[in-house]
Amino acid sequence: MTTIIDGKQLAKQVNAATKERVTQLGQRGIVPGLAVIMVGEDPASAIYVRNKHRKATQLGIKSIVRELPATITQAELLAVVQDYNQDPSIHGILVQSPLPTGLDERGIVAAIDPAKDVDGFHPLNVGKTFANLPGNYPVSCTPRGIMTMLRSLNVPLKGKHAVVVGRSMIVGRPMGALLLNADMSMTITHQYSERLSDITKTADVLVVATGVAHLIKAADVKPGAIVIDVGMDRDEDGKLTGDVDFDGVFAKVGAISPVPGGVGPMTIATLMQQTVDLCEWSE
Ligand SMILES: NC(=O)C1=CN([C@@H]2O[C@H](COP(=O)(O)OP(=O)(O)OC[C@H]3O[C@@H](n4cnc5c(N)ncnc54)[C@H](OP(=O)(O)O)[C@@H]3O)[C@@H](O)[C@H]2O)C=CC1
Ligand SMILES: Nc1nc(=O)c2c([nH]1)NC[C@@H]1CN(c3ccc(C(=O)N[C@@H](CCC(=O)O)C(=O)O)cc3)C=[N+]21
Repeated sequence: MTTIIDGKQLAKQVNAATKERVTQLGQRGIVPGLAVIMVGEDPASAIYVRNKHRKATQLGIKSIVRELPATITQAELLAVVQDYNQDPSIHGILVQSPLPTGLDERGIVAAIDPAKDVDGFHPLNVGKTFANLPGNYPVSCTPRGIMTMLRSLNVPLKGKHAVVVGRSMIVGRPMGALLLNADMSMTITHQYSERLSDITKTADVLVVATGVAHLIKAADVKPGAIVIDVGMDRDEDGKLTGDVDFDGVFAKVGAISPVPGGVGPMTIATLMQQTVDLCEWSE
């Protein structure tokens, strides 16, 4: 029997806990604040930003969406970030990616106060994650949400082999770090990985984040594996689908997350959770 990892349901549980914490903070007169900065008119980004704003508002988090024109200069965008760095009502700052060409995303992210870096993209927080340092610091929300999904299965991770397909700063790399920090053996693969299928077939936990629709097929997975599909792709009919051939893989694996309704809702729930974390840590 294959388990479908219901990200929507798990996100509800995470959101309920977040809402409870917001209520507790409210009794002390504290309202967590999230600033989402969106530059230009990317339609996909607009949907994600709207979803984040709606969820934050539902949970009692103050959400500011700052929409800026694609013509903004690096210096002007830095000034916006610095304003939110100074604003005591804002605990989390997020710059929606991708930024329009001409803007230096790394420079902007590095200007965010690391204590308000709700995406966990600042080099200081990235470094802490990779070093597995103790203490409180934000971590990239998609991988953190995936760890919550894996833990919800109540199967031991320690000593097992995790394979990550994709090595982006937002998903693949921090995902690898968190799996390693969970005492798994860990392999990160990418476009240039030779015999990719031979590697993915050894994965007890397989996380796929490539943006290539249905890259992973039944022949590429180990029987009984746990498969997490991060992809947000379009199939031939324009329908939202993942990086894993869900129907083909389903019967072979032990557990699999669907698209939609898997990692996506957990990313947003984790973003809300981490906004409240940052608020509490700042007290
Ligand atoms: N649900 C959610 O919350 C989120 C979903 N996403 C989705 O996840 C997917 C990945 O996102 P992101 O990490 O930002 O994407 P990027 O485009 O930044 O990275 C894709 C990675 O996949 C690798 N890759 C591409 N093609 C292949 C291939 N044929 N075989 C092996 N590896 C390959 C690339 O390798 P190389 O480095 O060699 O080029 C790269 O490392 C997208 O569909 C995106 O929309 C992203 C963020 C959050
Ligand atoms: N600074 C920054 N931080 C991000 O976290 C970030 C980003 N930039 N850029 C883009 C990616 C992508 N991302 C998603 C969030 C939610 C869903 C989501 O809710 N997906 C729903 C479906 C949504 C739909 O129907 O289109 C689901 O999978 O069920 C998807 C993708 C966050 N990202």
